Amino acid sequence: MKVEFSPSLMCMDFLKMEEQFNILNDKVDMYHIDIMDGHFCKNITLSPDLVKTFSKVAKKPMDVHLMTTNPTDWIEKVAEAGAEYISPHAETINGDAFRVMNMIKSLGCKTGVVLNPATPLSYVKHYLNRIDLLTIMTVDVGFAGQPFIEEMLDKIKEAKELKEKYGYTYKIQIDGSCNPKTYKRMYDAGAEVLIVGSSGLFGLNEDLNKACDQMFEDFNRAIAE
Ligand SMILES: O=C(CO)[C@@H](O)[C@H](O)[C@H](O)COP(=O)(O)O
Ligand SMILES: [Co+2]
Repeated sequence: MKVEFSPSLMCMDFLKMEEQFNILNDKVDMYHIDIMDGHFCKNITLSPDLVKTFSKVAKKPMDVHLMTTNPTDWIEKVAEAGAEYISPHAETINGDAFRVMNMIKSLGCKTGVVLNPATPLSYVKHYLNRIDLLTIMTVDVGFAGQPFIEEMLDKIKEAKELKEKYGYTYKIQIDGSCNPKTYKRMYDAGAEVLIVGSSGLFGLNEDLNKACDQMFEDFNRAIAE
């Protein structure tokens, strides 16, 4: 099974933004963009305006991870800015999940949903059939560089089992601490897209070309073990 890589852009070096996109465009499959509102989680990171700036240089689809209490305030803005996937948190859309999924589709985007580590998969079971990208958080939201929560491996396995059993079409994406220490366990459990941030990519080498080569080497070595 081919695994896709999606760099988490909040971890990039913003002093070298365009240069970093030029390197990543040929090597990775997607881009992951964290938008936080300082309310749903205790941090503030990227923004719809930055998604628009990224769209001028990004040659791979952008997935926007909305860590915001009111995702419907942001969905149109990030769609206009060029997002291909829009991924709100399940915890923020329980009252209007079906309307939100329809809204994302009507804007021409693909539907995503993200689960906090403490949220079970059963919480989204009634709309799993409408989702293109299912993101399982393996750290609590808000920050890069946190330790992997290994209890999440069972959730990844369950997502894979349900996908096979019911023929769902979502991709299983993992967000948080995807790196050489976790690649094999995530891969064996059923991960299909790995979000690589500080520990898997940007923190490996000052030279992003070398960091990328190292990331693929690390992954291939890990899964061959
Ligand atoms: O949504 C988030 C955090 O709320 C993530 O996308 C992080 O940007 C990513 O986890 C960083 O990667 P690591 O530092 O964990 O390797
Ligand atoms: Co994220």
